[in-house]
Amino acid sequence: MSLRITVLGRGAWGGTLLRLWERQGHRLNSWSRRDGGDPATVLKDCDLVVVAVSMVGVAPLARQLQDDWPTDLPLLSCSKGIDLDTLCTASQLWRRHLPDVPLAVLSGPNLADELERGLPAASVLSSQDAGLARHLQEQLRAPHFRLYTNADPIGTEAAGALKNVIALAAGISDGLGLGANAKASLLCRGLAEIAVVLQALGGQPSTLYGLAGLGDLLATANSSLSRNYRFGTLLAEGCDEATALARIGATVEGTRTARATLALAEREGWQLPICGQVVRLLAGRVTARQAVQELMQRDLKAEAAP
Ligand SMILES: NC(=O)C1=CN([C@@H]2O[C@H](COP(=O)(O)OP(=O)(O)OC[C@H]3O[C@@H](n4cnc5c(N)ncnc54)[C@H](OP(=O)(O)O)[C@@H]3O)[C@@H](O)[C@H]2O)C=CC1
Ligand SMILES: O=C(CO)COP(=O)(O)O
Repeated sequence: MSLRITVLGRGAWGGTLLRLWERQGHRLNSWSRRDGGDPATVLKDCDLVVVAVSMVGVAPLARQLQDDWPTDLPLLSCSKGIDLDTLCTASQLWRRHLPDVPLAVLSGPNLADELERGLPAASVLSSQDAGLARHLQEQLRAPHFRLYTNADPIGTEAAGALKNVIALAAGISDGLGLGANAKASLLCRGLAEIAVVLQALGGQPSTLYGLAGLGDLLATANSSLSRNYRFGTLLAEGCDEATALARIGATVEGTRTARATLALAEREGWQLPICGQVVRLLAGRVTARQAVQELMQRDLKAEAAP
């Protein structure tokens, strides 16, 4: 069965998904901010809306569409991050504006360039509506895009958001030439910080070790295709945030997510030392080397403590 799919956001990820599903025989339509006009016009006559805009675009888009969204039209959210104004994930933002629509999340180790080249990848379709997750799994899979399901959208999104902060830190570590021991230690301690957020937001611990958690962390923290990783290497070279962002020239979700997560941590009393040092570095309060030194000189802890 072919679906009529509308993609909102034709950046790197939206464009890749659009071409992938078009090749699978689905009928695609799209809207992107650069097109101008009213995005509500593309909600008509479709079976699924896939949202692949940057996190910063989710809240305005949700506000714009809330009065025109048909209640039974499913939404698949692909944005990875924590919104700086509301401290919400993308699906939490969509839920505020569209409380009743069928909702699912797509997240996993999915560097757009690799999928575009036809290389194999897997991902997770997550929804509390098991029937919707299974339906989308069946419809949206492709020979080189294997889909799994889970019932933990918040855990899946928390993992997908936070891995960008740790991937950014991994870029700093590699950019400074700190070696394999430092990188492995950083990823392990980073995973512990992701666990704190994921569990506090109500996610399931098993999601941390799945495709959207450890899977995406490994892909993003080890590939120069990742914009967050590359951004980290630029910080290590001494670039400030604005210069590094200009050199990447595309979405780098880790910066706003780091700030939003730290705000959550301060409100809730969580310990997130790596995330904290990333924010201090972005604010120009420490150099990359000082941030590493401060992490190494923290009070000694049991491994289970963050
Ligand atoms: N690239 C990847 O490998 C993957 C990315 N993702 C996630 O997908 C999301 C999009 O990333 P990606 O496509 O790579 O980023 P790009 O920078 O390539 O594109 C950003 C997209 O967001 C849109 N956008 C930005 N701000 C707004 C706004 N205020 N209102 C409406 N639309 C806006 C842009 O519209 P326009 O260009 O028309 O102005 C464009 O469609 C991110 O959350 C990212 O983490 C998830 C998996 C893989
Ligand atoms: O989320 C991604 C891969 O899964 C894309 O990572 P970047 O946004 O760092 O390029």
